[in-house]
Amino acid sequence: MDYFKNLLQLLKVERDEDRAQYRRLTESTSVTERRANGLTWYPIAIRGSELGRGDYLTVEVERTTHQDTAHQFRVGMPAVFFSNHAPQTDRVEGTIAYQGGNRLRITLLTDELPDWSRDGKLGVELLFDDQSYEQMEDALKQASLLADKHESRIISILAGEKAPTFHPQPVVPPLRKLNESQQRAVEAILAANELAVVHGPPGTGKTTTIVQAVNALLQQDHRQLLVVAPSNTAVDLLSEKLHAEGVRVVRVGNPARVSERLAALTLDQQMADHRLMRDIKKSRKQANEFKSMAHKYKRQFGPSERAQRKALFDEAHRIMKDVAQSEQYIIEEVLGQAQVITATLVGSNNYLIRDRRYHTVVIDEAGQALEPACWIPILKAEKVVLAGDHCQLPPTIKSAEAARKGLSETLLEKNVSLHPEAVRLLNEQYRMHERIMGYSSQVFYGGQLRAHGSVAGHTLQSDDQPMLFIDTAGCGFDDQLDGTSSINPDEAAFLIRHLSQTVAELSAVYAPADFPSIAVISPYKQQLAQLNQHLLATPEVQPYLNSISVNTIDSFQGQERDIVYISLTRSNAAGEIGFLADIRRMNVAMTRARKKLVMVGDSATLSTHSFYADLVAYVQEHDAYRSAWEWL
Ligand SMILES: Nc1ncnc2c1ncn2[C@@H]1O[C@H](COP(=O)(O)OP(=O)(O)OP(=O)(O)O)[C@@H](O)[C@H]1O
Repeated sequence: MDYFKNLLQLLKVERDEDRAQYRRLTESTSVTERRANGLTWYPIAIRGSELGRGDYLTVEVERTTHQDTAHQFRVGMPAVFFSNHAPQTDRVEGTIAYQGGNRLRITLLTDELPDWSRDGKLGVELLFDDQSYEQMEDALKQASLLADKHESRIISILAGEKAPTFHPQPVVPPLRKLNESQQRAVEAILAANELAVVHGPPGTGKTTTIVQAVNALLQQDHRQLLVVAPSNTAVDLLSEKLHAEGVRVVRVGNPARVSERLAALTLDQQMADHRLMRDIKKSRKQANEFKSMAHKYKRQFGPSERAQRKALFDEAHRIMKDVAQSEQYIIEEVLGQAQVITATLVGSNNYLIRDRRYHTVVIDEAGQALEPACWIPILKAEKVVLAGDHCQLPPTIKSAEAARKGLSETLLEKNVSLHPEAVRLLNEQYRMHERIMGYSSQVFYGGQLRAHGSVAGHTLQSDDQPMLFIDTAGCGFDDQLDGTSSINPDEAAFLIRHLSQTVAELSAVYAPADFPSIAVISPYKQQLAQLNQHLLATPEVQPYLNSISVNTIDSFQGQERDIVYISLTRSNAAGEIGFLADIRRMNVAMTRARKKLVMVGDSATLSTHSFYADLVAYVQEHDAYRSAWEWL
């Protein structure tokens, strides 16, 4: 089918660009530069190691210098453990199993620490993730074959050739905890034969809805479900919430976060807790003893020693074969008893579960999922539930060409337009003051969003303004280019001064323990450096730094704070607004705030785009417009 051939082509372009970018970052031969690029930890110290399933050694390491250098290590990425004495030969490949603070664990493709690891100069470096691309390509090829044979209804529907069908609405008693739109969404999920879409704008309880829907599906037919999301963090959250509702969950893959509750849900931990595991441990120990006894025979030995040595090795191998078999039995039992298996999109092809089939797969955060990755779990099911918000930011695409030709368009977005009858909008949000929500609702959600009574009027202080747009037009705060990123030093200085006044006012009202949480966000990475610099140079805010986070809009997607300051940064005579022109970015930015949103920007520059011109009109209408001159 052309649909999949086209996707395959786009994915190839993306893979090539991704690899090229990776090469540019790593081609430098100096470990110092690669470390600065965030791809290498060097030097590191070994803090521990243990043998795990399949006799792979997991090594825990800590970086001992350059601890503040930003890095790109994430759970699940392929990496290499190396010695800088001979980096070409002294190296073992593996996978990042855990990352937190300055420690990480890497599972190596070996069962013992190499000798060279005792001589220092050790490091860990990320490898290009070819495997994920291969999994995605395989899925697309398989989908293409099935589509050509017209063998799969779900494929024809998702690719827009057929319409989804629904069975007569089952009677669902109102579910505890759900509002009306959430209840309608669960009903649609139950009634769908192939496809249901939950459109969840910010703060509308998408996760809550999915958890209840999973429960209802389990009651409907008791069939095991696959629940997936693009990121480990989202999978962790879902796993915990499902567990809290009494669902038997097995989390496959490595959690991004360490918590005991979450660890208890992982396949590894559930295997470790299995009654047969004690026997396995004993057998493993026995096999290791046989192996080390065999190793004790020295080089010059006669036929009888040789025979003994061989017997010991044979026995060790036999035991290890039994161990592998028992482990397989345990895996099947643990997985078989699960009501829900959770994993990332690519993780749903983890070798332990890759051949499993499910009636229904639920894809959360589908608005941030690369379409080819979605096809990996979809091919394992007959029915798909997509949940997410296509009005927020899509996944990042590295290749501008692939993005332009459609790779940044998500399966969620496509199916919202293809099959509106399958879509249910969650229309009640539990985060924002209604004034903060209003403009986003008007532009992105057809004016249908409502604020729940508990948040509709909440403010920091009784007479506080929940929203402000502070206009810097005419102040001469011009933006500049810093490398490839825009910055606006004057705007940053102004914003932090305003923030410090807000903090001073609030410190008179709030005790330090329940001080409101604050985010300062900007579309531009380099602008963050400006903001941080002023923040650190302002004595009044120092006691509150723990409550203040500074980051890009993109990295804040999915989070919320009581107070959000947006540094819009762009201010120039040409009216250039760069990637503020992707208004979904601004939707994300504005909807992070619970009680107070302060936008600082130049209306003259921004209003070249109708979204911002209308925003200025909205704030004027609600007495939320101020000129920066008031504070100058
Ligand atoms: N029916 C409901 N009644 C009361 N509170 C609710 C309801 N549904 C959701 N909430 C509350 O709204 C908040 C957001 O819920 P949840 O975590 O499910 O949202 P989400 O949609 O996944 O989040 P996001 O908007 O970041 O995607 C939570 O604090 C939750 O307790």
